[in-house]
This record gives sequence, structure tokens and C-alpha cells, in this order.
Amino acid sequence: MSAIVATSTAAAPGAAAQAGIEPLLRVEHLTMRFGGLVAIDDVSFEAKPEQITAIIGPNGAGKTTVFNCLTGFYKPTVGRLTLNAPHGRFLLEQIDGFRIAQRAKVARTFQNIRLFPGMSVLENLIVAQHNKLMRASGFSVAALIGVGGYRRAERRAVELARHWLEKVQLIDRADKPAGSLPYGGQRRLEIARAMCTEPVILCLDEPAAGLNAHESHELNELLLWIRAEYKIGVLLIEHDMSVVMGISDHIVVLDYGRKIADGNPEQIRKDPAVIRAYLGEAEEENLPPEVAADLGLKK
Ligand SMILES: Nc1ncnc2c1ncn2[C@@H]1O[C@H](COP(=O)(O)OP(=O)(O)OP(=O)(O)O)[C@@H](O)[C@H]1O
Repeated sequence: MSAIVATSTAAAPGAAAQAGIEPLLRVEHLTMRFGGLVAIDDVSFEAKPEQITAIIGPNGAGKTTVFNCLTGFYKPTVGRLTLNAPHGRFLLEQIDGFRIAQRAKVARTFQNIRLFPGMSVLENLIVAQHNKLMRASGFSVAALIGVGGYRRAERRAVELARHWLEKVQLIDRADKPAGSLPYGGQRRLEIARAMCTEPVILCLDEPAAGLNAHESHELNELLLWIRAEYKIGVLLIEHDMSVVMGISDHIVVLDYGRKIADGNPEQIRKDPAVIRAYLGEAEEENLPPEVAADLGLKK
């Protein structure tokens, strides 16, 4: 990923520059109930454009449920989810779930990798551009007979896919089945697939899960580079504190479905409620060492 390193260090716009800027995403009073279970309880937060906003919290805190509400997998029980995209303002909770990716340009990856394992690496990125290609075909047989507009759209789709395969260092594996990639490669391919939809906000659900330290470092570089180069917002759910503390501009902490803290990494590190949430009733010794170190509890 060394090609990425050279351009990855550009900082996000500073706090002063960001002050007064309309948030890219505004979540207001989000509540999600499953029968008697309140998975998300009146959560509000904002994500600024060109920033990496992490959503962290212990297992079952409600992080993935927030993503599922934002991306249309769940219809929130209560709440307003406003996306102020360059191409318009969208109330996500009012859009049919299956239209959110295309209309509002919200892209996501999944905690459990969801690629098409039997399709080639390149084909996985072409499929991600299906909507664009269908529009170019005029929803007709144009795709079958390969008329001009469709041909051009198809060429552009392949170019974009190859561009992203180079960025995530998978271009040499373009023709191999996606399922044959090592785990880290599949994670990078998922990010490339999301980016092929040209999102305004990229939601990543535990992208570092299962990665070794070197791969996590490369992931950090990739995400910083995406933020700097494409000027999109990134929402990140992650348990790996080296990733969260290393690249986040802003962190929202959930516990039992409620927001317990909201601030920059320095503020979150010192927040007693966050430390308590991770410690629970247990002793400090029970905290995973990397979490303790990042929260400043242990050297
Ligand atoms: N479809 C569903 N039906 C019933 N309960 C659900 C559903 N989805 C999530 N939950 C519950 O909502 C709560 C929050 O789950 P969620 O997956 O959002 O947590 P999380 O913070 O992402 O956890 P983890 O870090 O373990 O992935 C959990 O108690 C979970 O069991």
C-alpha cells in the first residue's frame, strides 16, 4: 500500500475550519426497538464532511443497528436521519431502504464479509455499478446488443473497477475468484466495491476485524487516503482501538443503546464514562491490553 502512503497524511479540515460547517450526516433522536428490546435509545450525533467519525462501544451496544438504520436495512422506530449531500438533502428514514444506496449515495461494508465469492474480483466491482449500467442500457436490450451509450458506460465501469483494484493492491488478482483472496484482501475488496458506487458517505462495519497489525496499519492508510482524496465522510464501527484512535476525527461512544460520550480521540480517551463502559464491573486487568493502552490506562 506504499503508493497510498505518500498522499495519506493530509489532515482533515481543522476544528476551526469545520465549525459552522453543516454536518454531512445528522442523526436526531434515533430509537430502534425490537419488540421489548431497545437496541438504540434516543441517540443523536453528527458526522462532518471530510471527517472520519467512529462509532464505538462494547458488544451489543447498538453500533451495527445504527448502520442498519442509516443504510435502510431497518426502518427506525423513531428518529430523523438527515444526509446533506452535495447532490441534495435526504431524509434517510423516509426513503425506501433499497433506494438509499443509489439515491443518497450511502455505501457500506459488512461485519461479516459479503462478497460474491464465486465471481472474479473484477466482477464484484462491476456488479457494484449495476445501477449505473442499467440506466445506461435504458432498461432495454441495449446491454445485450451493446449499443453506444451502454458500451461507454461499461468501459467506464471497468476503468473505475481497475482504478480501485490498483488502489487496494488487488489488480494482480482481478481475474481470480473473490473467495480465493486472503481475508485482508477480501476486506479491501469490500471497501473498493463500496467506493465503486461513488458514495458521499462510506459506512465501514469493523473493517479491521481479523486483520493482523500490518494489515490494520495499511487499512489506516487506505482510509486516510480515501478521506483526503475523495473528500467524503467516513463512518467507522471498529473494536480495534489502534485504528479508531489513530485515524478518527470524531468518536461517538454507545453503551446499551445510549450515547455516553461524543468528542475527539483525546476527549474520549479520558472520559470516565467510556472507561467505565469498557471496564464494566470487572477489574482493569480484564480490559484487553490494546484497549487499555489506547484509553491511557496501561502502558
Ligand atoms: N434484528 C434484530 N432483532 C432483534 N434484536 C436485534 C436485531 N438486531 C440487533 N438486535 C439486538 O440489538 C442489540 C444491539 O445489537 P448491535 O448488533 O447493533 O450491537 P453492536 O454494538 O453492533 O454489537 P457488536 O459489537 O457485537 O457487533 C443487541 O442486543 C442485538 O441482539
